[in-house]
Amino acid sequence: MPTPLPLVLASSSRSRRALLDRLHIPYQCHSPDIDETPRPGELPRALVHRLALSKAFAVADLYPDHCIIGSDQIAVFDDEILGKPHTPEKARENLTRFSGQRVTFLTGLALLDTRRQHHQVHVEPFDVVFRTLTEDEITYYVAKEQPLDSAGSFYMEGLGIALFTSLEGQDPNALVGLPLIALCDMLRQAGLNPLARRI
Ligand SMILES: Nc1nc2c(ncn2[C@@H]2O[C@H](COP(=O)(O)OP(=O)(O)OP(=O)(O)O)[C@@H](O)[C@H]2O)c(=O)[nH]1
Repeated sequence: MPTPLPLVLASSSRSRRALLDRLHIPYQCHSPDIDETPRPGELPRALVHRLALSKAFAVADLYPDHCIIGSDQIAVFDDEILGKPHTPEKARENLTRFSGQRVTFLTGLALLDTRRQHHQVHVEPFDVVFRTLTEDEITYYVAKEQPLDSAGSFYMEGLGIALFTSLEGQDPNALVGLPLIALCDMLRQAGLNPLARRI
């Protein structure tokens, strides 16, 4: 079995760091500085696939013999691609649109092995069904939790849970920002089994 390579998380997301910490594998963090603008006519799955891989490649030159994780997440609603709200007004607008609706979140995940020049990519959908929300509830929630750096304008692991009728998908961690079940599979294929003793 080849020697497992050191791990890098190409992300500035504190939520992704918290998720990766759960695997108890040592890693370094390096924020990728890429342009996340969708290309003209780019389909949602193709966008998150491309951006997850682009984030990993963005730091590849700095880590020649490593496994690098990149990820990107968008919300898809009414055939529109939605990213982070960045402002309370936009967060309230998003949640008003989501009220009573089903919203699909796509999370792209890439694992780049820069020694073997090999990469794995996975796109994981996760659906959120929202309650019918009142304007007061939306205003209260956005002021209380300020979910401005989350693609969905909520924090599922926080008070955001009060917004939902149901959550539907393979791995709720994908909604927070990393599909950990799929990541563990990728890591095992790269020789980094989270359940194996490390020297
Ligand atoms: N804590 C939390 N974060 C969420 C949730 N939903 C989405 N996010 C975060 O929303 C962000 C989606 O934006 P991205 O463009 O994929 O990632 P980013 O935050 O720019 O970070 P990079 O990995 O550096 O690109 C990620 O940081 C996710 O972790 C949630 O329910 N809870």
